[in-house]
Amino acid sequence: MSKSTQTSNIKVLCRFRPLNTYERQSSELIKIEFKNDSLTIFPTSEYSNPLTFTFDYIFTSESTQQHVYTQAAKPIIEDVIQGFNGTIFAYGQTASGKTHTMTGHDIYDPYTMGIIPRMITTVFDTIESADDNIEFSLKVSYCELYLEKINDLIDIQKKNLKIRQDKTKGIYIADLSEHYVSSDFEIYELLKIGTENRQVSCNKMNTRSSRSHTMFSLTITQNNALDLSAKVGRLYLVDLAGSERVVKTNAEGLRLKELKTINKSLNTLGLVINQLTDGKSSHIPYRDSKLTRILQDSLGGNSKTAIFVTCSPALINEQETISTLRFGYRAKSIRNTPKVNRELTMAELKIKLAKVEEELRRKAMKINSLEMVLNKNDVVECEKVVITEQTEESEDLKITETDDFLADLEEARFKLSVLVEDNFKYKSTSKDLKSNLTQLNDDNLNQASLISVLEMKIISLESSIYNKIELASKLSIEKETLSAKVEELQSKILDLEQTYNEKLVESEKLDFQIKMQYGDNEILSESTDLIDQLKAKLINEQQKYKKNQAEVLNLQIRLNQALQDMTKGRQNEEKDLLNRELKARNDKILYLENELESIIDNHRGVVAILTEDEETLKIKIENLQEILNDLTIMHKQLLTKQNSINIEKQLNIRKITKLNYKIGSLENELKEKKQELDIAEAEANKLFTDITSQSIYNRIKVPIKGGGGKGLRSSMAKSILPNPYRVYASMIKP
Ligand SMILES: Nc1ncnc2c1ncn2[C@@H]1O[C@H](COP(=O)(O)OP(=O)(O)OP(=O)(O)O)[C@@H](O)[C@H]1O
Repeated sequence: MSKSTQTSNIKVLCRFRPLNTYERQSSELIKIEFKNDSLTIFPTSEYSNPLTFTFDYIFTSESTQQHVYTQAAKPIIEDVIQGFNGTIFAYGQTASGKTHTMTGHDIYDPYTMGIIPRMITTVFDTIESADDNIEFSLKVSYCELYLEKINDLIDIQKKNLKIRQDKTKGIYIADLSEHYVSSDFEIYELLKIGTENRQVSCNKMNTRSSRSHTMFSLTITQNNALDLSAKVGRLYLVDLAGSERVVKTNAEGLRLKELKTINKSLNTLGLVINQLTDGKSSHIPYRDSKLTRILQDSLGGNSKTAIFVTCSPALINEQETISTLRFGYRAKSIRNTPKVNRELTMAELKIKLAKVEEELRRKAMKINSLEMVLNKNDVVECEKVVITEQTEESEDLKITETDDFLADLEEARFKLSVLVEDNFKYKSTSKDLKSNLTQLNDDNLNQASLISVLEMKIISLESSIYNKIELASKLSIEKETLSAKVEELQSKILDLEQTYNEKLVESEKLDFQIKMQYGDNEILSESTDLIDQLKAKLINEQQKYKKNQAEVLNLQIRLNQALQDMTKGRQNEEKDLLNRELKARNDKILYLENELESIIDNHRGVVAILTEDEETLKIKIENLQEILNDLTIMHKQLLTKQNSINIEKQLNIRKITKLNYKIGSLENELKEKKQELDIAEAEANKLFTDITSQSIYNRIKVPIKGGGGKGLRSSMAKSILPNPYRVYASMIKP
């Protein structure tokens, strides 16, 4: 490592942009006088005196991008190629032209491209013209500081990264992805990806206002194949978010939070610069914000630094422009101690070690001879010792040099051991990774078999569910049939009940008729009595008839006798009279006989009706009762069956719900497993991609040999197509 402790001032470049459309409509120009490296502002306030500021260079609104680059940025990249750390950052009000200066409107447009793409071109131009014994390797990283969180802009999965400090690396961002590149085209692509991923928003002054500070870094390592020396230059390109006055913006919510965070970090940057330049402060508050912590080496540390202060020329932004100029003016006096990051190669160390060993051998011999002189106490030899003492001073000087060298050697040895240790660690990490990969593969297989088992389970569950559903549908059909039957039976019962009721009504009617005809049973018994009476009367009448017959017979006999006794005339009269009397009596008998017969018939009919209807009704009622009983039993059975069906249905529903739940949980499990598998696969793929891609493109050094001015660059650029980052970009974009 070089022991050079030369200090140099930070370079401050001031750049004014032209008025933008909004300013042209609403504002005049600030009154400024430009004179070489200084400018004088005549503030509008009548009490303010003219303010003069001097910078390393002032770019007016007419300055081209190429001019800005050649004048201000090119020297820095040239230093970086020499092995220095270099930083360029842009500070200024929002929309003052920071991004325009750093990146430019279009990185592929030779007129509008900013200093970053131009620096990259210079690097590759240098490589092309470098000695072909020099081997270059380039790596790139790109991150942003948004709301006090550091996020990777290329590998956007990497968020909230931590700042670390290391003896050899200095301040760095842990876990930030670093991409080895072999052509300017690859760097442009990474730059493009990162720029697209940057946090921007629209404000009154800028439609794409950066809401984060970004840091693009390029590390250039060179190994000389001849003398085996090596040097490392690191370039940091920082595009700060623009300061904005809260009152001017009316910002709220997230925009206000962003604004406050940006202003806070820029204030800390101002404070750090103040304390670095006031010559009094012993403590510099780098740790007060992540921005100042990241920039620690660039401000007052090991770096060649240039700051662009970008300004608006519009009168409406006068205050902001003055405060930006004050910031730049103060920063101008910061002193850095840049040194070449050069490491001794093994060959150099070996040569130096041989020299030291030779030196030691020589010194040992001298000590021996001195000891011998002292032992002999020889005057002549003592004189020689005096001479030797005189030469010792120069020897001491040599020893001091040697001590320095030994310290260097010790440091180098230490570094070598660290490197060996690191190498060992990397090897074991790679071994771990490999075993992890195998483990992951095994896990994948296990997961796959688990998934197939789960799938089988799901299939069997699905079929059992299907069976259950079929059973449920069968049961529901059966239930419907049974319900129809029950309904049918119920309607039959109703019909029977109706018939029964009708019969009842009929029977009642009949009863009533009977009652009406014969009164009630008493009437019936009365009629029987009447019949008996009639019978008796009939018998009586029969008896009377018999008596009459006997009387008639007797009269006939008497008549015959009278006839025999009387004369013919008298006998006929008496005969006619007797005949008429006989006829009347015969008619009466016939009438009585008819009446008797009809009474008897009626009686028989009533008795028949009564006996017949009563029995039929009884039978019918009994039948109905039986049917009713049967139906009630059947109804009860049906109800029980329906209940059991309902219970079964409930059970089935519960079972189905359980099954659904089980299926759901199985599906979830499956999903989780699939997700796990996906993650595992993604990890495995990532690991695989990392391993393979590292080996091909971006994680392992891609040595680029110096072209020796042979103009190999165009063919080299062609050889990298198709570009892996196009694929990578499409993979990582959200
Ligand atoms: N020197 C210039 N010449 C021409 N146009 C410019 C110049 N500087 C800036 N602009 C234009 O002004 C607009 C704002 O510029 P830019 O985005 O670079 O501002 P910024 O300082 O980065 O803003 P913010 O802090 O809000 O991100 C852009 O459209 C840009 O092209």
